[in-house]
Amino acid sequence: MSDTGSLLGARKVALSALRAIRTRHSFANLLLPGLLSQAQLSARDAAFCTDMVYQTLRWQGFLDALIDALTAKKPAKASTSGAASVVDSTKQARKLASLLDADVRDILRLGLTQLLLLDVAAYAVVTTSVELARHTPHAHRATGLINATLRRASERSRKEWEAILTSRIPRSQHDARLSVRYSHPKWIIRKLRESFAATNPQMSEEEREKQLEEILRADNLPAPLTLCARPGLVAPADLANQITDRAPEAHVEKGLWSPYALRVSGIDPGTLAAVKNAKAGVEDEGSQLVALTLSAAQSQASSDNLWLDLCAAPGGKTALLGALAQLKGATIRANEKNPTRAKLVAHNVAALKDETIDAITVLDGREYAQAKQGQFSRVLVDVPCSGLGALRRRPEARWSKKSEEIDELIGLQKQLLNAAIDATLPGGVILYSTCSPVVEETRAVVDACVNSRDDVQRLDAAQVLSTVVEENSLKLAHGDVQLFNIDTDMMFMSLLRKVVPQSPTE
Ligand SMILES: C[S@@+](CC[C@H](N)C(=O)[O-])C[C@H]1O[C@@H](n2cnc3c(N)ncnc32)[C@H](O)[C@@H]1O
Repeated sequence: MSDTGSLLGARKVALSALRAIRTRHSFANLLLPGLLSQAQLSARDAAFCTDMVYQTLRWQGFLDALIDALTAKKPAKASTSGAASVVDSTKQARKLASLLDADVRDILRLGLTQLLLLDVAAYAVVTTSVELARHTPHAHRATGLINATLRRASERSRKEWEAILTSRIPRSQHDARLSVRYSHPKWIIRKLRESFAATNPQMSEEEREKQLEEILRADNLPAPLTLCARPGLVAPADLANQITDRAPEAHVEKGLWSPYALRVSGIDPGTLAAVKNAKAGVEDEGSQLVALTLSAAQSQASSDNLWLDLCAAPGGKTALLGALAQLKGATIRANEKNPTRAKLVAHNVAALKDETIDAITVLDGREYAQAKQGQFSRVLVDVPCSGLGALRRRPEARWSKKSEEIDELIGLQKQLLNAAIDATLPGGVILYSTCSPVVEETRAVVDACVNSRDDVQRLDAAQVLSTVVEENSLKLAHGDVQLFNIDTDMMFMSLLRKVVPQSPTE
């Protein structure tokens, strides 16, 4: 694919990206563009570097299992001097641990990614990886280890290594096998399984396990690039023409469900006029369906002209909801706690008329709703969540997230949903959504709120969604919606209505 010299630059950038993500908890999608432009790589090298980083991060669990297997020493043979062999193996383990410091592991991960996932020729991978290792603190020892490990790894394909690694794990440890095969932490596999079972109780366990593997597999693929042609601002056909005018080789097709979605490839969407002036935006179809469902729900509020997006940034849903509000002559307010992120909302809604988006506030949604009780006919509360339904977009996220973080989020999610209900007019509708399928963050939050107050009822979100999707191939049941379709983020949505108080009969 590449010769060794010309692409060392791409590999150096990839290595420093991995180091920054590991040590400074940077996000790959935010970090890489800056590093790439600083390094002034060609478009081809930049694409190669991005592929290396994303694939290495996604496959880190598998790659580490392979590195551990390839660098493990056989236990020392039993000898007459048992004590000495223990000392030897402890020394060996220490030596190995020092060799395998974090930088060396990153170089090995990158090398294995090139060999097993990107089909780069072994000689190029070994030579450039050894070259990278020359700049590490233990270069003289690290280069030998890297050379030997990568040469051994190159003797088999990823599938063959996968079979070898999983065959060493007892069949009884099913999740440990899945964890290596699909490179996901075990706790995430368990959370996805729980949610899939709660969403598909009618399915056999065997079928559910099969589907779970499809979901895990899809997490390791790049997310499709989807645009939303915001209604009333640009028609999907006009947006498609803009794309093919700008990049005749680009591929454009209609979305699968949202009437405003276009799936595209072969173009940088940031170069399109419609995206620059916010008539269209990059938005996953699952997210589009959230805004469409809230707009299609029946509000029974005394008026339907003031809508709210309580946790709005970066504002993809605000923009679609705002465009739909504008078509109905309604006004939308957006609120976001984080001031930097609130600026992204302002950009996203720039094509709406001033009277449609009358305010973007920067407040804690819980306090905002306190001050604005019972004012809005439609409220979207798209809460901060673990994001386990969008792992494709944040390749490092599966390793940096901890299950304890979910426990911390649940309290905030309940408070924000309660605040959203408080802010709603009697008869108005509330849509609670997450890009996480985790039961504790989704159904359980809504259950707790609905059970703790008598002024709200659950509606059939699936039924409302079925009225807006292009063709009902989403296999929707009834009630809350949990998307598990591998073509969208795994959005959850629950639709509620604020009850109209009964007037006293006497
Ligand atoms: C899932 S994101 C929203 C995504 C957005 N709806 C979109 O589609 O572009 C959740 C947002 O809630 C914000 N947030 C976190 N805590 C908040 C709070 N207490 N009040 C309001 N917003 C909050 C986060 O900063 C984040 O921008």
